[in-house]
Parts: sequence; C-alpha cells; structure tokens
Amino acid sequence: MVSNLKDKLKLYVILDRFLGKGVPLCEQARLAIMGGATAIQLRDKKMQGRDFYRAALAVGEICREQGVLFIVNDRLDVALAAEADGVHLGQEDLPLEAAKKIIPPGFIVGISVRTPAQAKAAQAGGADYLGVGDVFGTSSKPDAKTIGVVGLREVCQSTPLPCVAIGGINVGNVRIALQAGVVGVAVISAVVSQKDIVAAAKALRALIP
Ligand SMILES: Cc1ncc(COP(=O)(O)OP(=O)(O)O)c(N)n1
Ligand SMILES: Cc1nc(C(=O)O)sc1CCOP(=O)(O)O
Ligand SMILES: [Mg+2]
Repeated sequence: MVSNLKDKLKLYVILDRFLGKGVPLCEQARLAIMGGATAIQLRDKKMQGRDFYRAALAVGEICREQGVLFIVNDRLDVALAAEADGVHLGQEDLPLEAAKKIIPPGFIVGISVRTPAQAKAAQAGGADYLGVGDVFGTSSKPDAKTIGVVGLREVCQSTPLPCVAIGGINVGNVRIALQAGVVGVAVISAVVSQKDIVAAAKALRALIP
C-alpha cells in the first residue's frame, strides 16, 4: 500500500533502453533517483516477457531500497509478478475494468488520458492517477498526439485524480505544466538522454514544489 501518492508523482522518470544512450536500465534508475526522482516507470515496447520481468525485478529492487514508487508500463502480469507498486495503462492497453478484476488492494493503476471524458471514465473505473499528454510535443513516442497546455488544464480541471503531465517536458516548460494543475511531471528524454542524469533530474526536481 502506497501512502502520499501525490508526493510520489512529483518527478516521474520513465526509463528507456534506447533513449538512455547505452546507460543500462538499472543505472538509469539509480542515477535518476540520486537526482531526486520520486517515481520510476519501466517501459520497453520491444523486450520479450522474460527479459522484461527480469528488468522489473532488478529495477524494482532499487526503487524499493530507495523508497521510490515503481510502476511497470503496459504489462500487468509483469507488474504483479515482480511486485511493483503499480501498472500504467494507456487507452489501447488492457482495459481498466479488466485490470481491476485481478489486481490486489492497494496496487496502483495509472491511466493515460487526453480528454476530460477519458479522465471521467478512468475515475469511474477506479484509476489512482492520470498521465496526461502529449503536452508539448514529444520525439520519444511516435504515435503521441499533442494536446497543448490548454488541453492539459482542461483535463486537470475536470478530475479530482492526481494528474501527471507527459510529453516534451523539460526545465524550460515544467513550470507551465505545473501551473495547469498537475501534481508532477513524467519525463524520458529530459532525464535519461542527458549526459549527466543526476544533474538533469536535480534541475527538474528543484522546479517542482
Ligand atoms: C505517466 C505516463 N503517462 C502516459 C504514458 C503513456 O501510456 P500509453 O498511452 O499506453 O503509451 P505507451 O507508454 O505504452 O507507449 C505513460 N507510459 N506513462
Ligand atoms: C511515453 C509517453 N507517453 C506520452 C503520452 O502523450 O501519453 S508522451 C511519452 C514520451 C515522453 O517522453 P519525453 O519526456 O522524452 O517527451
Ligand atoms: Mg501503454
């Protein structure tokens, strides 16, 4: 059971094997946490289930030791087997109502949304937080659809659930995202693609109250 979820969503770093420029996933996690990441997501669209599970065990152990939230992207089976804190599901992933049939109490489910209607449905289905984006335009997810800050604000104002902004977030625009009503930001390239991952995470974390 995770308490103070809002605090744990402040700086949500998503690991990426390819955008991490050769830095191993566990090292990305360690460095991001040293820089102040409050949540880590394991996301890999190409790994086989067995490798993804192994990576989840390894990254999960680091997060547990450091008291950082650990979320697995897409794969509820892997999230449960690796005893992650939760899973993140998009609009094309396993439906929330199906996930709810098999998740234990206290297991966190984050849902990607782009509209107030999607936010409403996620809340009705028992989501714990929302990932809202693509806010500023991202080059890390080819099929992302940009909603802008106006779209972000509309979603935040439509729901009592804690919202995390995602998509093109960096030190130059994080304040704008926060002003739209999110509790935190989720990033890939602004942290894991940077030469100094610790410094990059620190710089972002310093801008999030
Ligand atoms: C925190 C957070 N928000 C949104 C997403 C995107 O999820 P999804 O739309 O399912 O896309 P993929 O990441 O699976 O490509 C996310 N992963 N995390
Ligand atoms: C994984 C993901 N989901 C998005 C969405 O809009 O749902 S945007 C995105 C990629 C975010 O990477 P970066 O911080 O490098 O822009
Ligand atoms: Mg997904």
